[in-house]
Amino acid sequence: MTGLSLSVDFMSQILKDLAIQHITIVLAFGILTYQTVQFLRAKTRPLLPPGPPGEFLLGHYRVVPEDAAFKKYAEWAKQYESDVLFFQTFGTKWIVLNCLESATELLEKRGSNYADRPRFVMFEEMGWSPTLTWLRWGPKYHLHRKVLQPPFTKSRVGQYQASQLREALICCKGMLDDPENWVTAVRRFAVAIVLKISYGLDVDSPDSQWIKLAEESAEAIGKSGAPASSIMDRFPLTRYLPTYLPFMERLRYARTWRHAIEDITRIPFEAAMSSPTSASIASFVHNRMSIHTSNTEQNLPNDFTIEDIKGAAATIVIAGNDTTSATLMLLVLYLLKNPHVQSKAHSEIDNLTQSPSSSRLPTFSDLSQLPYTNLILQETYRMNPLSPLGIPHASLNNDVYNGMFIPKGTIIYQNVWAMNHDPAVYSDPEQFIPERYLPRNQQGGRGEPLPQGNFGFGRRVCIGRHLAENSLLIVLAGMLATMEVGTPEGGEVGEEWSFRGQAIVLPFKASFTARSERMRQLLDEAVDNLEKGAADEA
Ligand code: HEM
Repeated sequence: MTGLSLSVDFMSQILKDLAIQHITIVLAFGILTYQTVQFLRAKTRPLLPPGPPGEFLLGHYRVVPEDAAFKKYAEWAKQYESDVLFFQTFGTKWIVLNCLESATELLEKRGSNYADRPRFVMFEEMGWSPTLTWLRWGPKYHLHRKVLQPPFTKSRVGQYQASQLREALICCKGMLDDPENWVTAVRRFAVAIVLKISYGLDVDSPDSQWIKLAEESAEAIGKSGAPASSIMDRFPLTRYLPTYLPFMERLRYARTWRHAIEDITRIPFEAAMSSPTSASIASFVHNRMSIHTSNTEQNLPNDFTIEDIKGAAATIVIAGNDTTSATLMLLVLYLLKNPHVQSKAHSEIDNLTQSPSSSRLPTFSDLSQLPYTNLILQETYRMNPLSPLGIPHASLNNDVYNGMFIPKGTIIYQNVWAMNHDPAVYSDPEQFIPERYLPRNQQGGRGEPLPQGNFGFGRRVCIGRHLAENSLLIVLAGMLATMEVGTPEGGEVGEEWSFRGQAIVLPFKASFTARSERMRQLLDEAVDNLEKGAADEA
């Protein structure tokens, strides 16, 4: 019996080895033919942007690091004295724009040519439904943008303020009540806002299943690498290779995490469908489903299918929760590390909310009178853009920029990190200095421009930027009014970063102390009242 199983193992190993050899030969032949055709074509066209040399057959596949690629691109931009850099591998071409000037010229002024996205093969493997963020330029994209953009315009995001204020207060109380698990309070805050908008669902406790679902999808996306940079994106046929091959780790990753994307698309949708909306504003899903049902009943066509509704609803939650919570974690980190900034911000908010006879919690109407607090948020964006290379666009036609040829179908990365850390624009770019944006004639002012590009460029610019800004400012104002953020007991913050794909700070330790008994009491009462109100509604 043992001998038989040994020989079966032996034969299957031989077959596996043969399969690997076979695949390798076919791949090498395909790549060689492709590279030869490319080489012959290249002789007759204008010059491509410069860049580091690629490797024989593989091009730049192994040249670009997976970790913190944005820093390497910034170095190359200096080395090759060009802010536009060119790379290619297996026929996929990409350029990286390392300064604001080229990003504005190409993605905004010539935006109609750069509004496409590459195909995200790895994300397809991760099981995404139709998602605005990844959709190629075309009718489906236009339909999704037309449906998703209007509720989030600057003039309309005000409709979500009550829910944002509520969640901001719950978040602040969560940080003070349970400082060890402050990250849960942050995640709860970010998830609760978009879950309500998208599905009309509430996050009712720190143990809510919705927080877990959101954490898993954030984990799946956050470490999946820069979008469109995996071997499957560069060479789509590799998605059919066995996952045990050593260079297929990103396919293994996609398959391992597929459940997280599928769950966050399916489970809240089903929950929303089984509970009628109780919100004063009907949720996105309830709204779209009622249009869908009414069309169906009247025998009218439905351009926006149920799959589209599911995909678009999940887009709001996925694109909107992780980005907001990751930025809030950065805000906590920068406040903790810059006590002088924090105390200046404390004074600013105290001027509004504290008087000798009374104290109160901040509200949305205070935000326009908190210029320094606003600059803290801007400086947080600048210090660490969450998508340091943006979400890639793609060109629809050939173009020439500053004498450099940009072929049709080129993927465009925007090195927002390099733009926001350019020492020619920002003095001491590694330092957290909110005053830098003030005019030179004001104390500490350096007259530097507000950061740009954190929410993307041109036609694909983030639809949720006003919503995100409101969420972040109201929770920041709440924190500043009620607590002091500091280093934890023992002084060990334990700060670590991940630069695979998104640039995020991983959970770290911090202390949260109420600034006064009075403010703590006000916060507790406000949250109690919210909970009573919710119980009465139910
Ligand atoms: C701090 C928070 C956020 C940051 C830093 C952020 C960043 C970005 C970036 C860099 C892009 C790519 C833009 C481009 O390709 O030029 C993007 C796109 C997008 N964002 Fe956000 N985002 C945030 C919050 C949100 C929120 C709250 C929502 C939900 C409403 C949202 C929904 C989207 C969608 C749907 C797209 C795709 C747009 C398209 O491809 O047409 N984002 N975001």
